[in-house]
Amino acid sequence: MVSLELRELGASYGGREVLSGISTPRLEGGQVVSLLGPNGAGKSTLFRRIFGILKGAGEVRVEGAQSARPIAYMPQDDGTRPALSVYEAVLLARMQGRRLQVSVEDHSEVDRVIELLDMGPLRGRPVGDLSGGQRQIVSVAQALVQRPQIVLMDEPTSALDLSRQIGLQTLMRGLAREQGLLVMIAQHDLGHALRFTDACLVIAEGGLAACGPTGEVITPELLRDIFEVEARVECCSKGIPQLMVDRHARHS
Ligand SMILES: Nc1ncnc2c1ncn2[C@@H]1O[C@H](COP(=O)(O)OP(=O)(O)OP(=O)(O)O)[C@@H](O)[C@H]1O
Repeated sequence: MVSLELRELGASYGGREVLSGISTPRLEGGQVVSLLGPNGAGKSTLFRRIFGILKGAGEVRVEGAQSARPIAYMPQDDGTRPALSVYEAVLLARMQGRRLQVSVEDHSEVDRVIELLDMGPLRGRPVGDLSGGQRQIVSVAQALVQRPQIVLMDEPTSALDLSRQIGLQTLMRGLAREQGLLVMIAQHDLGHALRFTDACLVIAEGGLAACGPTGEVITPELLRDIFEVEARVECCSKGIPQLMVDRHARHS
């Protein structure tokens, strides 16, 4: 089983330190981990640092990797060329880091992911013609087609309708359970975090403010101190944890 551990991780932009001293326990495959924190806290920066496109202090320790590229990263803003068709965009993501000789397996992997994400009707459409939500699903496909063991998803449901938000969160949890993937999702929806993710990391003021099982970490105190809302978690009649927000912590 794959695992990821962060040791004293730091990151800077042009000499300005954004993150420092981020250490985690070993995060095992088979689970979904939320990355939470206010705007500008450093969630995307932490993903860039883990993925290796941003250098900095500390160590990203991956164990149990079965390939040279076990991590896939779905950024918040995808840089896909708009003229490519959806099929081509997903195929190109599949070919990352390899010479451009497309195999039968590459094509069937693209077909598999397109079917998995219900993207059949989009496959021939230019990426530039798609809606924001449709483009976001293409980005998910571009990450999954790489068959990663660890997938870092930066706000993957922010542009999706409610049905697709729930569908994608459910799908990712299923993939984690069935295939031993470690899924990390940066998100602002704490309700989704509570409902769908096993553990969470909370980033604030350039460091790790909390880390542990999501239901234990998201307390009224944390919601007030980090997210500036008076709120609590209650289970509904179906036993699903729900975030109940009473009011803003400062503006009444
Ligand atoms: N390319 C960059 N160059 C310089 N500073 C950057 C760059 N990208 C991000 N920052 C800064 O780093 C800090 C963390 O930004 P980051 O995008 O990681 O936050 P975030 O938690 O993902 O925010 P959000 O929830 O708004 O997406 C912010 O102060 C931001 O202004």
